This record gives sequence, C-alpha cells and structure tokens, in this order.
Amino acid sequence: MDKLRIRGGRPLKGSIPISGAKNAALPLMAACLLTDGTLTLANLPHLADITTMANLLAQHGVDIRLNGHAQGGGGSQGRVVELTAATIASTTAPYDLVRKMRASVLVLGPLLARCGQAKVSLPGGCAIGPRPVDLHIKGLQAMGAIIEIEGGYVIASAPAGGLRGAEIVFPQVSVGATENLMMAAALAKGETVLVNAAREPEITDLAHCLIAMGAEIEGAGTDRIRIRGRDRLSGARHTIIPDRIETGTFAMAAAITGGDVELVGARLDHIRSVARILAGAEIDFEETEAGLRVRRRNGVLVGVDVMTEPFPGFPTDLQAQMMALMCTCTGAAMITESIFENRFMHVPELARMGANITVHGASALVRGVPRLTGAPVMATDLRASVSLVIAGLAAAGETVVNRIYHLDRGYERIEEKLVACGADMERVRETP
Ligand SMILES: CC(=O)N[C@H]1[C@@H](OP(=O)(O)OP(=O)(O)OC[C@H]2O[C@@H](n3ccc(=O)[nH]c3=O)[C@H](O)[C@@H]2O)O[C@H](CO)[C@@H](O)[C@@H]1O
Ligand SMILES: C=C(OP(=O)(O)O)C(=O)O
Repeated sequence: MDKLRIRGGRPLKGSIPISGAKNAALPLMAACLLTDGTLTLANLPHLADITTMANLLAQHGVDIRLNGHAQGGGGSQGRVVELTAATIASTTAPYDLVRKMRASVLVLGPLLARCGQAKVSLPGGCAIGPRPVDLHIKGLQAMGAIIEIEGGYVIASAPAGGLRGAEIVFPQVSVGATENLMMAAALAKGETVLVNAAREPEITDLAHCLIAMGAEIEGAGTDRIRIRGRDRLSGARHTIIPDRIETGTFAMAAAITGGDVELVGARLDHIRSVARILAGAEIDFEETEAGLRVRRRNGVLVGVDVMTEPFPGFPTDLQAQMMALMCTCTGAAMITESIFENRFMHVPELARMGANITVHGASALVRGVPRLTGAPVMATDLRASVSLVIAGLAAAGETVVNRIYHLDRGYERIEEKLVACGADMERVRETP
C-alpha cells in the first residue's frame, strides 16, 4: 500500500488548482440513470470514488466515455465524462461495489423512479459512524414505494403507475437522502415537497443539472425544495462545482505552515462559515480574480472554537483538518462534532505527533503546543488522513502517512499540488 513521506516545516507558497467536487460529482453521475439521453459532466475530478461510481453505473448498463485528461500541475478541467443509460441492464447494485463507497446508495432513487424497481445493497456503517439509510427508505415509501430489507439488500418496487409525489419532512438533515429523493421525485407523478432538506452547494448543483435535464425544481439551497415530476428527462451538459472541502483543506495547510497560497477556482460563497471561523484564528481569505488567497494575518494562529453543522454551518468534512490546524494555535480550541458519532479517529494519531487533545464525548479540547513532531501515522478515513498530511507539513522532522488509499478517494494528486507549492514530500509506492 502506498505511503506519503513528508518532511515538514516549509511554508506553502504558490497556487493550487481546485478540482471538481467529489461530493457533487457522485450524485450527478447517478443522475444519468434518470434518462436515456447523454448526460455530459465537465470538471470531473480524477479520484478513486469516481472510478467506483463509474464501475457501478457500468454494471447497470451505462455507456461511459471519458474525454480530455487531467491537466498537468493539478486541476481536472480537461476531464469530461459522457454517461448514457440508453437501457438499464440491471437494477441491482451489488454488495461488492456498494461496500466500497456509501454514495453508491444514490442509484436507488433514480433506478426505482425510472425502472419501477431496484435492489441496492445496504451500505452499512463506516469508520466515522453507523450511517443508516432509513431517511432514504422512508422518503421513498412516502412516495408509494414498497420496500423490504432482505439479505442485506434494500429491495424496492414502485406502485402501479409509478412513484407519486409526496410531502416528506426530514426529522434530521441528510445530504444523501435529499439527493436520492430529489432525483426520484423528478420522475414521479405530481409534486414532491422536501421539508428540512439539506442546503449544501452539492444539492444546488444537482438541482441545476436536473433542471437542465428538464426537471422542475424550486427552492434548492433552501430547506424546502419543491419538485414537479416529469414523464421523462433528457440528456444535458453540466459543469461540476469546485470542491469546497478541498478548498478548505488547502487553506488550512497554507495557514498551518505560515504560507501564502492562491486557491484557483475556489468559491468563497461555498465556504463562508469556514472563512468566518478562520478569520477568528487570524487567517485571512481574500477573493482574487482566479479564486481565493489565504494567509495568516499577523503571523500567529489563534485558538477558536468550532462546531460542525449542516450547511451553511462549518462542515464535518473539514473537522479533522481544523483540529490539525489548531494543534499549534496560541491558546486552545474546543472542536465539537455534531453530525457523526465517531469522527475523532485522527485524535490518537495527532497525539503521536505531539498534539495535546482531550476528547469529552462529542467535543475535543485542543491545547496548542509550540510545534508538532513527525511520526509514522495511519488513519482509517479520508478526512482523518488528510488532517495528518496537514500536521505533517508543519511538523519538525519526517512524517509517514500510511494507507493513503483513503486520500486517493477524495484528493486528486494531492502530493503533486502540495509539492508545486514547496512542500517536501513524496509518495512511496509499495507493491503488495
Ligand atoms: C458522498 C457525500 O456527499 N458524502 C457526504 C454526505 O454524506 P451522507 O449523505 O451519507 O450524510 P448525511 O447528510 O446523510 O448524514 C448526516 C447525518 O444523518 C444521519 N442519517 C443519514 C441518512 C439516514 O437515512 N439516516 C440518518 O440517520 C447520518 O448517520 C449522519 O449522522 O454528507 C455528509 C454530511 O455533510 C458528509 O460528511 C459526506 O462527506
Ligand atoms: C465522508 C465522506 O465521504 P463519504 O460520504 O463518501 O464516506 C467525505 O467526503 O468526507
């Protein structure tokens, strides 16, 4: 398994191109199942999760053509994918593919709406918590679906005449359930209203694409989304939004190293809560023609408290990176995780690098230390892994981050982008 070797202590300086958003691309790819026309997606990131989704779609019968290439020096503006689900060869999403990536469950709504049936493996829990899909299932049931759980699979069928629009009130905000139900509703009979819907930019991006495919959707980006179902949708062309989590990650990497970086293509409107919190830590974001410039205001990093929340709050997918950043702050920081039950796996690894962190339930108290020191570390999920890269960039000496396949799920050519800004790091390839 590949590792990353990092010799810390160099300030990051230069520009980093921000790739297309993984968490926008995955539901957008699933949306191709809603039409027999061709869905063309531009700005597709080059990531392991995208390959997993492509493999899943291929076994449903989708014809996939990848044009362009990842541009040198980072960025993926050259990658365009054409997805054509002229016919659906299979309505089953098998365990072997779903277990690799939870977002595979996003094929459930589109398959059920288009084919009247779907059999999708339950994704199960993962390193960050149990992650049930009950809200996806209850929402589809409210639209008339008959659903059984058998042998680890969700077996769903639509009533005669197809799924019907319904008012669905989410007891808890769920990004994936909002996406699944928005896609199903786009081909259902009548009107669906999603109440307490997720407001993440990835939801708005999906809505824009569905609208380009002929769907009638109002209110995406608010907590009440209204969808009027159509008999059929058509192909469309859509450009995937830049990755706000990658943006926040590199902003924190720049800040911890005392660097000065321009994040090319980044959007401030997608990370306002992050910019606000980081402003409190004395890190400035400045909008530039090409994106966002990030650097420390006065040379110091001040401890700030953070609580993760659904958008527009501070994203859980940046909590681990924020914790790494706070390890060397002046003062202390209380970091509270309110979305996932078990998203502190980076804490013992950061402690191995000299961090002073105490966990009390859903909160971690980080007391700043003058310097982290390099160590061999390992993480069991994507954002925890990248938090160790951030810590390693600032630590004295050498850090080896093991098992970086987690990183390759969500960060496109991370070492290439960081080395271009002066980081001293390399990928160590190991053949099994
Ligand atoms: C591919 C993708 O876009 N992944 C993101 C998506 O995951 P995902 O869509 O899985 O996350 P959700 O927003 O659904 O989960 C939020 C919370 O709701 C709970 N829940 C969710 C669904 C359900 O049926 N029942 C239930 O109880 C979850 O366990 C979690 O505690 O949003 C998360 C929250 O911003 C991010 O961390 C993930 O990176
Ligand atoms: C948790 C994440 O992804 P997933 O929902 O695919 O596990 C993430 O992107 O941080």
